[in-house]
Parts: sequence; C-alpha cells; structure tokens
Amino acid sequence: MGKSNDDFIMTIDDDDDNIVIPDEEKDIAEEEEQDKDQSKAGKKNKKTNKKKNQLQQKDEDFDNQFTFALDGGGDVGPAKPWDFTAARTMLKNKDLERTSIDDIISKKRKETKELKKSQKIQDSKPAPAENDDDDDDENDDNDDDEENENVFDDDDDDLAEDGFGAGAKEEGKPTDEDEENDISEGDEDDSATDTEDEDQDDVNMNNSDDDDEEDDELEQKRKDAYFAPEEENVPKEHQSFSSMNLSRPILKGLANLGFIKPTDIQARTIPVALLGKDICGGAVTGSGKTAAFVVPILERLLYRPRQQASTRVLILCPTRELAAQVHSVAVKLAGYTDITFCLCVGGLSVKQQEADLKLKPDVVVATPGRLIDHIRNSMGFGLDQSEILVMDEADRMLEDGFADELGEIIKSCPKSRQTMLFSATMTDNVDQLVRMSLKNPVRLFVDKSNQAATRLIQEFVRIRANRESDRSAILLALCRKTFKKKVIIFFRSKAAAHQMKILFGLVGLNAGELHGNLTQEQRLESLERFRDLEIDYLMATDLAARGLDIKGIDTVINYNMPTQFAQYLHRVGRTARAGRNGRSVTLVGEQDRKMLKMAVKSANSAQVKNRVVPMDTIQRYKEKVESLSSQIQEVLQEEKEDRALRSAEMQLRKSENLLAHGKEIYARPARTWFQTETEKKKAQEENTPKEYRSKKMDDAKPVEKENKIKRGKYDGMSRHKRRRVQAMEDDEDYMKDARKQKTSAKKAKKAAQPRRL
Ligand SMILES: Nc1ncnc2c1ncn2[C@@H]1O[C@H](COP(=O)(O)OP(=O)(O)OP(=O)(O)O)[C@@H](O)[C@H]1O
Repeated sequence: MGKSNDDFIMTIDDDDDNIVIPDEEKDIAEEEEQDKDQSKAGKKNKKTNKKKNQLQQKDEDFDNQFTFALDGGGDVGPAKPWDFTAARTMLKNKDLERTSIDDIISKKRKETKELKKSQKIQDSKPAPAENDDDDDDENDDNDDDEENENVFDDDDDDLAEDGFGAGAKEEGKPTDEDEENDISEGDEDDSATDTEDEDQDDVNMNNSDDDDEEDDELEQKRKDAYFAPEEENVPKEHQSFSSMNLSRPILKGLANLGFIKPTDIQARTIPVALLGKDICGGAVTGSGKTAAFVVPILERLLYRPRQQASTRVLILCPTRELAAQVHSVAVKLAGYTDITFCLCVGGLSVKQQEADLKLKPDVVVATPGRLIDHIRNSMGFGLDQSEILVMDEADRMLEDGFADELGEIIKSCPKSRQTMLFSATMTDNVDQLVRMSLKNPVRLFVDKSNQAATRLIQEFVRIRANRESDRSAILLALCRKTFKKKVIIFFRSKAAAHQMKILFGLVGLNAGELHGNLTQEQRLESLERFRDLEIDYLMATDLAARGLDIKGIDTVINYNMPTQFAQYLHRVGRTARAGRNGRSVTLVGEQDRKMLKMAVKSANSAQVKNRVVPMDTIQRYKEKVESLSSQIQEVLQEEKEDRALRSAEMQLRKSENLLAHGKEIYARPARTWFQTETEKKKAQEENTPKEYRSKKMDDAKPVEKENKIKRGKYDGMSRHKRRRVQAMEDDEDYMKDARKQKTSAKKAKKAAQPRRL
C-alpha cells in the first residue's frame, strides 16, 4: 500500500522528540498552581513563567546549522528591528476616541460573575454537587481551568491514538485502516519503495508527464531566452558583507542590526543588484529578502548626485504594515548615511505625506493605492526620476486588486529603471514577469520553490465533514491547553477573527486582532502589543500573512486552511524565521484534502505531524462556547451601538467643520484617481475585467507596450472565479513540478543501475 503513514502519524515518542512546547513540559503540579486562579497572583506567575520560558527557549530553539547563525546571525539582531515610529507620526484623527472592545468584554465578564454570585446567594438550598459542577462549567473560569488539568492528560494520551482526526476514535469509525488508506494516497508519490502499486502509479504519471514534456520544453526555451544566465552575473559566493565591497556606513548599518553574515539570498542578490541588473528573487519566508534589496539600494544611493534632490527609489508592498516594516528596517540600515525616506501608505495622513514628498526623499516605500493618489494629486510629486523599482511580495502584486494599479505605477516610471521582484512564492513565469516589465532579469531562486522553512513543524488537526461546528471548540482547547503565547491565528474573514477575539476575551485569554475592519491606529497597536508580548494571541486575516517579521512567534494556527498553497506557505512562514524553530497547526476540513496533500508533499516527513484533540475535550469546550454565544452577541450589539454613536458624532463634527470652513474646503481641487468613478466602481465590483481594461487602455493613449495586460484566458471571469482559477493553475504547476522531479529522480535512478551486458 505504498508508503505507510507512520511517517505522518505523531506518536508520543515522536512528540517527545520533536515537539518542544515549554508549557507542556511543566510539572502538572505547577500547572495546577498556575491554572487554579487567574487572578493577580496567577497572572504574575504566568508572567514569570513566560519570561523563564522565553529565556530557556532562546537557547534551545535556535538552529545553529542555519546559514547565518554561525556568527550569531539570526539571534543577535535587536529585539525590535522595526517599529512604527514613522507611521505613528502620520496617524489621522489622533484625538478621536475609539471603541475599546476590551472594555466591553471585561464589562461583560464582570456582569456575568456578579450575576453568578448573586444567584448563589439567593439560592438558600445548597445545590446537589453534580448540578453545581455543571453550573460552574458554564460560567466559572476557575472550574474551567480545572477541566484543563484533565485535558492536559487527555491530550498527551491521545496525540497518537487516531490516525488522523479530532475525536475520530470516539465516533467509532472510520477504522484505522481507512485512515491509513486516506493518508497513504497522498504519501505514495514520495515513497522510495519499488512496490507494484507505485510502479502503476508511475505509469499513470508518466503518461501525463509525456503530455507535459513538450509544453515544458517550449516554456524552458522561452525562459532560457528571457533570463540572463545566472553564472555570468554572480561574481562569487560571499561569506561576509565586507567581501561585497560595501561602503563603511552600510556595513555599520548592518552591524547595528546584528547582521554579520549574509543569508544565501543576500549573498547572491547584493552583488547582482549592485550591477544594476533586473532581478527576480525567491527564497523561503524569513530568509532575509528585505535586506537583500535594501542593502544594494543604499549602496547605490551613496553615490547619487547631490545637487538636486529627487526620488530615485520606489519600494512597493501589498500591505500598509509590511510597508511600514520595510520602511523601518531600511531607515535603520541607512542609519549612518544621509539617505532620506518617506512612507506612503493608506490609513495615514495624506497631508503629512504630501509635505514629506515635497522634500523629494531618496526612497519612497508605498502601497500602490496611496502612491497613485499622490502621483495624481500631490503637486510636484512624480516618479519620472526613479531609477530603481522594487516589488516586495511581487506575486501578490500581480493578483487582482493590484494588477491595474501596478500598470498605472509602472507607466509612471522611466523605462530605463532597474526592477527587482521578490517573494517566497515567486514563480519564473515569463508572462507574469513581462507584465511586470522586467528586462532580461537574473533569476535568483535560492530554495526549492514552494517550500516552508526547514525548522517548521507542520501539524494538522482533522475536522470531519459532519463536525465542522467543532472548529471553535478545538481552537479554544488548543489555546487553553497547549499554545499559550506568541500565537498568531489566521481566519478567512474579518468577522470570524473579531468574534473569536471576543470569545477569547470572555474566557480570559489575552487576544488582539489584526484585520481590515480596524482603524490604522488599532492595526499598528495590535501588532506592537503582540510584538511586545502584551497580548498572547493575534487573530488575523490574510492581511498579516505576508512579510510581517515578528521575532519569536512560536505558533501559527490556521483556523481554516487557505485556498491557495502559496498563501498557506506565507501564513506558516510567520514562524520558524531566520533559522529558528516554529510550529504551525492547521485545522483541515474534508474540502482541504488537496491542500493538505500539497503541504505534506512539500515537507520532510519529520516536519509533518498529526494532532488529535480528544472528543470529550472538544465536547466540553463546545458546551463552553455555546454557553457564551449569547454574550458574544451582546458584546457585538453593544459595539454596534457604540459605533453608531461615534459615527453620529463624526457626522456632527463634519457638518460643523463644513459650516465653519465650507468655502475653503469647496475651493480645493477635487482629488482624482487613475480610473473614472464608474471604472473604479466597476473594478471594485470585480466584474468583467476585459471590458474595463480595454476601455482604460483606449483612454490612456499612448500606452506603453509594457503596460498592456494580456490576460485573454481570464477575460469575462469574476474576480473570485479568476482568482480561484489562477490558484488552481498555480497548484497544478506545483504538482507538475513535483511529478517532474519524481520522474527525473526515477530516470536518474534507473540510469545509475548497472546495465546488463
Ligand atoms: N544577515 C542577517 N543576519 C541575521 N539576521 C538577519 C539577516 N538578514 C535578515 N535577518 C533577520 O531575519 C529575519 C527575516 O528577514 P526578512 O523579514 O527580510 O525575511 P523575508 O525573507 O523577507 O521573509 P518573508 O518572505 O516572510 O517576507 C528578520 O528578523 C531579520 O532581522
């Protein structure tokens, strides 16, 4: 039956060997002590343990084999390599009070406790012990903690019992054999044994490989013609930054961040980028791509003519937070130079940015939307002097929502510029790169594409088809018992992230949130509080999936498996960064099987684990969640009312402002956008891109050839459909690659076998 699923199922021994979760290693007695009261003393205790664990873990979980750990690399940088100082100075509405969901939640908790107390007092007749327990289960945190003690034991026992599944054993089926079949299906392709089954499998695969081969050859020819040959352009392997001919101020900036030895992507990118070549770069998450493009930019800028200030470099990022982070790292690296920067992202004061742009900063770090706003509406700002264009998370930029904006930005840059693209999931698809207008780029792919970091343990918790309603209970159980700090949890929607934050708050877990429904101030604050260990859990949407670098995130939990494999890699890439250990836990539904297979296939078997949450634990937490559902609704309602009140206040202010300064306000020129209102609306409604695009192209004459977006095959599809199709194509490509690798390995193996005479 191909490969057994032993490699995949986590046994208790495996667990001991491979899983280092400090909280689980504590004495049960110590846990009892800590869990019994969550009052002040308990919290203090938790903090001390938290610190102890941090210190202990610092030494234990760092991978000394990692390329840039030899000199202390990943571990010696400052605790806060970035901050949001620049972003904070540009916050709008600083004086406006905002809703504090935490206040509403703690008020609700207090009310519940008081209600419970008064019920007990009123009840003159002592309740039978059993009822008392039930009552406490629903409302009392301390008793809930006692449940956890049992749960700790349960969890340890049950980790290996079921082949793959939450509480599958309790359901009585499927049998272990069924489980093995399911999992080995996915594993078979990786098996090294020469079983008949596998040979059959190979025959099937080879058929499709034959079909693919012709296409591949053509594609390969196109690539050979398009890309600059790498060997010619990479002068040599660099073991240190000083061997790269970098100037002293840059070396000092690097040392200041604790960067002593370049990472692989830095060693390969910096020399090529210094030659002014276009670059298409890919390396796993957390491998130092930011410095790989910032360092050569700074070095080149040191030699800029200084007579006349102009904006020479543009760095584009898909999210505001990532842009703020890149800006902050760049400013720190340039700490010993006179290079100037400006952060241009949505959600922050346009006026302040306009003022900064007037000074013609050397480098602008921006999100596309706000940048276009400035190109159109900020007097005197343009990109006609730009010499370098960088697109971080470039593959994301090519997706819908960005593609049109990108075309507009590229149109504003001179053709002679240097262009560099980076992403952990970068592809070398020629069509895409032509669209990004790269010229004869050097392809610098350091790691095997579509892989997670080597120090990442990927766990999966199965959610059976009829048990989808268990998700919140499972998440709560995992967080109460096992993953207690530095956990980022990804959700598909803002509403789900918000509701879970409320649920966590109601059970006394310290959680924050990061998604698009928050004000920019709240978003920055959440990230900083999470970075500074003030909150243990960050409930996030994919807004936080790419690029964010928070030192020491222990665990990434995917409440839902993302629908694209690349997105999965970016999410789990928030941990196990810069050579450190990390763990991801993904709740996998029946519909996610394909994605699960891809994750398993792309990892070493030692990296992949199965986690089982016992059925009785799930049941207990489910009851808890259900008992809190009305309170969640009340909190949401209160929040809604508060928001309505605030919005009314804002309207009032606005009207007062209009009355007082109406003339001045109406005299200002209206801000324009590169699309007409109708076009914008149309694009937002995500409909018929073909009509929209062709109209825009006709309007914008003369249009540079490079901006003509040829995407005939997606024409007429809705945005969602197109994204789905593109994601499926990406995934197909990945599977194709995997099959190809396997076939060539097999061919090589056969070729290596001694031939009969
Ligand atoms: N040469 C170096 N020595 C030590 N640490 C480094 C070095 N280069 C980068 N780092 C650290 O590695 C971490 C990851 O870097 P960075 O955020 O640039 O990764 P990335 O490859 O861009 O990740 P992602 O794909 O998630 O965006 C950061 O904390 C950074 O400070």
